[in-house]
Amino acid sequence: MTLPSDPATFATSATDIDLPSVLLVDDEPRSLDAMRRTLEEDFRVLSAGSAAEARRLLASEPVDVILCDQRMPGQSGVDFLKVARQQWPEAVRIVISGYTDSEDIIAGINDAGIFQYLLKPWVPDHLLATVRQAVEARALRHGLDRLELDLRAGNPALRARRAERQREVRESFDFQRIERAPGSPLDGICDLAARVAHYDLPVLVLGESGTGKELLARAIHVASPRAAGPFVVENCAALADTLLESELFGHKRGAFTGAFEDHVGLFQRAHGGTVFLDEIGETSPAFQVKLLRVLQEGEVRPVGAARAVPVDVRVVAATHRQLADEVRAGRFRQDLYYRIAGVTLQVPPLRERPGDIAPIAIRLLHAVGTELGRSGLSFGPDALACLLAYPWPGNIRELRNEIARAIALSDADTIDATAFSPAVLHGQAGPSQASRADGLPAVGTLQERLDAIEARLLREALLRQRWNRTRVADELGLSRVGLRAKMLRFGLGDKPARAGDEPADPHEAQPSEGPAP
Ligand SMILES: Nc1ncnc2c1ncn2[C@@H]1O[C@H](COP(=O)(O)OP(=O)(O)OP(=O)(O)O)[C@@H](O)[C@H]1O
Repeated sequence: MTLPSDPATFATSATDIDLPSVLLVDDEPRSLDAMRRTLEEDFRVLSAGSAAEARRLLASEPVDVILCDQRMPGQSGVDFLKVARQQWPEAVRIVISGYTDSEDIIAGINDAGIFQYLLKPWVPDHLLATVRQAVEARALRHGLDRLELDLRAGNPALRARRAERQREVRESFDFQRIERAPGSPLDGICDLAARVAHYDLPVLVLGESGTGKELLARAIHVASPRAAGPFVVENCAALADTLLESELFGHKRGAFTGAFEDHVGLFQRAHGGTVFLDEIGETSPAFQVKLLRVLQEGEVRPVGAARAVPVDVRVVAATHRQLADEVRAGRFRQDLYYRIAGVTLQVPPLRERPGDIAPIAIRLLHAVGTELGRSGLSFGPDALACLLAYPWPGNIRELRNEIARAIALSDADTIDATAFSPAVLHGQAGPSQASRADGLPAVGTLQERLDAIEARLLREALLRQRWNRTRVADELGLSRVGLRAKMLRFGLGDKPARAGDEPADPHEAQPSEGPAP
C-alpha cells in the first residue's frame, strides 16, 4: 500500500455521500492509513495531517465524528477538540492516545466534551464499534434536539416519551447503589468514577478488603458505554499461575494434563464488556508479563493455541496493597502498573468514614433480612450506637456478616445490641488491615488521619456518656454547638433516641432509617 507523501488531505475513499462521515486527524501517515482502512467500508472517511488542515476541512463540509490523535505538533488533540466543540458542536469528538497522556486528557474532558477516549494500540473491531457508537450518539442527540423543539411547541405525548428516556438513563446509573451518608468521602470517589466510566480508561481501585471495590467496579461498568456487555470477575489471588492463565486467557484441548476440552477464557467471554481483576497485586512476575502482553496487544493467545484472538475489554483492577509502593519495591512491574492505572480510585476503610456506618448498616439490615426471609426489621435503641463504636477492621463485609449473624440470633423484628458478637458489643476489634499497633490509621494524608482520630474519640465519648450531648461537650471541652457541628461532620448525628437519654433538642433533626433498598 502506498501512502500519500503529504498526509494532509487524502480525501475520502468511499463514494457514497449518504454514509456517516468521520474526520481522522493525525500527523502520522501510517496511523491515518490504518484507521482509514478500518473505517472506510462503513463510513465516509476524511483525513487531515494537522489541526490546521482539519479546521479547513470542517469549514468546508459537515462531519458527524472527529477522531483525533492526542499527540500532534503545534496543538494537542484535546486542545484542537476544544476549538472544534466551539465551532462545530454537532460533531461527536473522540481522542486517541497512548496511556501516558491520560492525565492531560482527563483534565480536558469537560472542556472538549469528549465522547470517548481510545487507547493505543487500538483494535480494529473496537475502533469500528466506538465510531459506530459515536454516530448513534450523534443521531440520538439530533433526535433529542428535534424532540426539544417539539416540546417547546407543547406536545404532551412527546414530553412523556422524553421523560421515559431520561428515566431509563437515570436507572442505569448505578452509583446510587453504593450506600453512603451525605457528604461522605465516597461522594468524590463516585463522582470521579462516574466521569471516567464513560471513557475507555483502565481504572485501578485501591482499598482494604471489604471496602466495596468490586461494587465500585460494577457501578463503573454499568455507567459505561459497555454496560450492555458482560462484567466478569477474577480473583487473581485465588489461583496458581498456570490456572489463572488458563482461566483468563483460555486453553486448547490437550494443552496440559487434564485439559480435556477447549476452554474459552474470561477475556474472550468479556468481549465488549469489562474484566474486573481483583487482587492484582498478588500476581507473580511471570503472570504480569503475560497480562501486560495481552493489554498491549489487545489479543489473547489461549494456552496451547497457535493463534491469538483479538479481544475488546476494559480492565478494572483492584488490590488491597498500595501498588505504587509495590512497584518501588520491585514486586510489581512498572509498565503493567501504568497500563492498568489510567485512573486510580482509593476507597477509604469504614473506620475513616464513620458517618457511612449507620446508612450502610440500615441498608444491609433490609437487604440481608429480605434474603433471609425476614423483612421489616429495624435496629433497637442501642444497636446503631454499638455498631458506630466498633472500628470494623474487615470493613463492610464484616459489617454484613455481623448483621446476618444478629438477624439469625434474634427472633424479634427489632435487632438489639445483645445480638451482636462479643467483640462488636464491647468495641474490641482485631488488628485492622492498615492500622498501627496503637490503633491509629497508617495511611492517608495528615488531615485524613487526624479526622479519623477525632471521629474515634468523639464516638467513644458519645458511647461512654450514653449520647448525652451536654456531658460529652463537657468532657471534651466543647460548646454544644461545637459538638453538634463535629457530630454532623463525622456523620454521628443520627443516633436513635433511647429511654433514659436526655430529651433530644427539639430543633435538631430526629434520626430516620432510610428507605429499604
Ligand atoms: N457502600 C456500600 N453499600 C452497601 N453495601 C456495600 C457497600 N460497599 C460494599 N458493600 C457490600 O460489602 C461487601 C464487600 O464489598 P466488595 O466485595 O465490593 O469489597 P472489596 O473491597 O471488593 O472486597 P475484597 O477486596 O475482599 O474482594 C459486598 O457484599 C458489597 O455488596
